[in-house]
Amino acid sequence: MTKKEPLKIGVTGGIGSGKSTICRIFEILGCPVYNSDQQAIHLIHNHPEIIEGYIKLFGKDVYNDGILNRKLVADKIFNEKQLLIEIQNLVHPIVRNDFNRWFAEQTSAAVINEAAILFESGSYKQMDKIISVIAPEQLRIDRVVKRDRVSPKEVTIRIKNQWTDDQRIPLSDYIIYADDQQLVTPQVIEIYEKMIETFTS
Ligand SMILES: CC(C)(COP(=O)(O)OP(=O)(O)OC[C@H]1O[C@@H](n2cnc3c(N)ncnc32)[C@H](O)[C@@H]1O)[C@@H](O)C(=O)NCCC(=O)NCCS
Ligand SMILES: Nc1ncnc2c1ncn2[C@@H]1O[C@H](COP(=O)(O)OP(=O)(O)OP(=O)(O)O)[C@@H](O)[C@H]1O
Repeated sequence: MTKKEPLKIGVTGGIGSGKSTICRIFEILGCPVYNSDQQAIHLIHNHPEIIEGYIKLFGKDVYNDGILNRKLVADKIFNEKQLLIEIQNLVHPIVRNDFNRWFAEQTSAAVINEAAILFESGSYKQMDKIISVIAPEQLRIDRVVKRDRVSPKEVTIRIKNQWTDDQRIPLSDYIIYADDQQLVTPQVIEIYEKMIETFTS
């Protein structure tokens, strides 16, 4: 009998919603996590095709000793839609292939693809189940300002380039509320048990 492929769970939500925090709980439950945003940054520093594309679009000074000037890129792409589209067309297919390579090596019952822009990139179509993480916008801005020492304006401009919760909710199988009212751990455990139960039965 051939073994079932792991269940692919997408975890998405706007910037600062609490995705990575929730994914750490999934990891404790034995569910490996592919962090798309982190892997994208790794690939932007190491993948020859992406490096060539970033230099072509932003000039050779976009890398200093091989380190990306993230602020320069963010200031440009989040203020110029066409440039953002070009960057995404370059980066997203490479990240998707990288996820597929990683997925082929997994042997657990379920795996997570954590991605802020899972819907926007179209990668949600590859997932078996999708969880959206929701928190009020002002709380998300406050969290990111504190975490990354950036201005509220820098966070808001990214939010403007992402889907809203109203767009995400109808396409999601589960919602986790990561506001300051509800505990996330019981929500994660309940959803995980439900998903694994239906998957293995
Ligand atoms: C602009 C860059 C240099 C900013 O780097 P920085 O270290 O500040 O942010 P990081 O990459 O860690 O992302 C932090 C958050 O920004 C938001 N964000 C990043 N890329 C995007 C995007 N294309 N659209 C909307 N929001 C985005 C997400 O909420 C993400 O969680 C970098 O994010 C980038 O090159 N992005 C374009 C490639 C991409 O789309 N990556 C993300 C998914 S694969
Ligand atoms: N439920 C919560 N209660 C209180 N603080 C939280 C909660 N969830 C996350 N945080 C804090 O908010 C900040 C953002 O959380 P996290 O990094 O998990 O968000 P994210 O959605 O992964 O963000 P990004 O899209 O920027 O990668 C972190 O400093 C984290 O410690």
